[in-house]
Amino acid sequence: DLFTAIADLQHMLGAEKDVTTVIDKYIAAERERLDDLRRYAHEYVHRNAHAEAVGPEFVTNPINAYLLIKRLTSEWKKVENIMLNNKANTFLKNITDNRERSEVKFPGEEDLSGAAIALLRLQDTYKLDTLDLSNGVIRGEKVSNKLSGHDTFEVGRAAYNQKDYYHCLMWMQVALNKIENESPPTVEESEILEYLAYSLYQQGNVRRALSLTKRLAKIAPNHPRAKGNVKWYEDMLQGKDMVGDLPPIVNKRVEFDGIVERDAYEALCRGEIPPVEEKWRNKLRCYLKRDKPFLKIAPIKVEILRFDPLAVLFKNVISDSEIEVIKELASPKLERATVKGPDGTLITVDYRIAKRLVNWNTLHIVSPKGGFPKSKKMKNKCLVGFSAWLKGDLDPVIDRVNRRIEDFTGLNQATSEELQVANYGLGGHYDPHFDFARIANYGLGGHYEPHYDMSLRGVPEPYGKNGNRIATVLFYKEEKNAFKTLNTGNRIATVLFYMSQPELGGATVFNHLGTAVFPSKNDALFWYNLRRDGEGDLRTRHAACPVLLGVKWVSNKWIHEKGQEFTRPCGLEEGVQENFVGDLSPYANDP
Ligand SMILES: O=C(O)CCC(=O)C(=O)O
Ligand SMILES: [Fe+2]
Repeated sequence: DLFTAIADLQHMLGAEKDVTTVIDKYIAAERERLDDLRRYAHEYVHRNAHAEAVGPEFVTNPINAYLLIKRLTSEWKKVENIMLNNKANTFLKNITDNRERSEVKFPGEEDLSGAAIALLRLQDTYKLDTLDLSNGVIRGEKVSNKLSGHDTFEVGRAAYNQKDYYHCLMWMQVALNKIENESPPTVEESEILEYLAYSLYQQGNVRRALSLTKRLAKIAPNHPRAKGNVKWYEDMLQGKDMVGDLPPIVNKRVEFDGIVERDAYEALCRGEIPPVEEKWRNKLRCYLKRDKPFLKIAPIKVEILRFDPLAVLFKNVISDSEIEVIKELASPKLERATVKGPDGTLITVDYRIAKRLVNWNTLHIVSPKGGFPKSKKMKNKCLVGFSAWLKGDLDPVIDRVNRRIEDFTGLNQATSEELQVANYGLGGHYDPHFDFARIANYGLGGHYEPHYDMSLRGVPEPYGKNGNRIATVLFYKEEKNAFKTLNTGNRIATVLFYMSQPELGGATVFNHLGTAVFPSKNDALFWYNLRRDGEGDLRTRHAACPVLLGVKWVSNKWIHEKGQEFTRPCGLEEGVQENFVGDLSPYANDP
């Protein structure tokens, strides 16, 4: 299972506190036992001294003889028992039983490597320096304790286990620096050297790998692999390039790790791309939405974030107390997030961060009867977070929020999906995807390689000088099957309530549009997923950036096509776009 829902981490903190109490109790019990033992030892010394003082005739006294023998037999048994009666097992069992009773999920090796991989993801996305990060410094601010040499080494090892030599190299170098200032070192230098050498070799620097392995063989002459590795690297070099300075370390990040949009996506997450395109800058604005009788009294503030396709932020549409209720209702239900499969059933995405390769389109793959295809690609996760679905009748607050959505979007809620609540913890994110249903009937193992549908603002143009692609038609014919059994049509629009404001990171980004929205609590982001002619708007591909610091809570509502025939009438022309939410005429004036 995935490491760390934030809620689990909080339980773990509680459990860690319990552990200290148990350890204290154990120490007290042990102290008592050892005191007992010491008492016996003193008695022995005392009696022995007395016997020695009496001299050799001591044992000629039958009573003394009897007592001596007794001390070395039945009394010795007692000593033996005290020595063997270490209470560790009882205490350990106690801890295990408590854990089981409290149902606190305890992390295992996999959780540790998962947490380490989350650090690496954050490091990449937010361009964090390894030494800074390992010293608990994020963007120049000290946010946590330092990692020790061993802590740092373990992060490198997690990378190594994923064949991620780029990160392994970076973290092992820092681990090596760290242990220089540790006495005693928290991890052996020889352990680090072996990983470091191998990563250097993988990153194309055989000579440095050899040099480090020679150092390893020198400081650990009995190392089981050092000598063999020296020979291995030497054979590889065949005596070539053996003179002169060692080549510099060039540690290049893997060019293609399954994420074509990576650079643009990450730049957006970092907020490096201006939030508004030049051409819209003067046209964007806020307005008060008053297009229903009661909205005349309490209008809703709308901030237009971009046009064509339109994205807006409805301000202050969910209150703090409603947020608290929703979080509370969702918390016990939060589990590995599910995604809606094309037939409307829920599919659990496999979260295991076993690979850094991510199949960006996992969401859109048809799961044949009998479950999700087991090809490697499909096993990669695309959503790291926890989610729960809340029915409208669960609580008056849910019902109220659902009705409010109808008020501010103007869209019929009869065919909407239930409110979904998501909680993103450490490094939690949602890789680029479309909310509308897309690809149908790829069959077993069918997949859709990551690709650009179009190029992005602010990143190199992948299609040269022939202009951008206007649309992708391929893969597009049978997609309407996707929510077929629901009989409500495709997901016409998305409402995303921001229920918290992570301290850093966690933006919602539209990768193809170059639009990034940083969560603002109490507001709701809204966009149409479908064009007015009913086709999926490929420009709406979006993602949730990893949370760098803090927790991100959102809840989203997917609104369907059926029932919107009058609330969002279709436009026959492909390019028809509204200027504001609820713009009924394709050529309407301002609200
Ligand atoms: O959490 C976010 O910012 C985006 C979530 C999202 O895209 C989704 O739930 O479909
Ligand atoms: Fe989405």
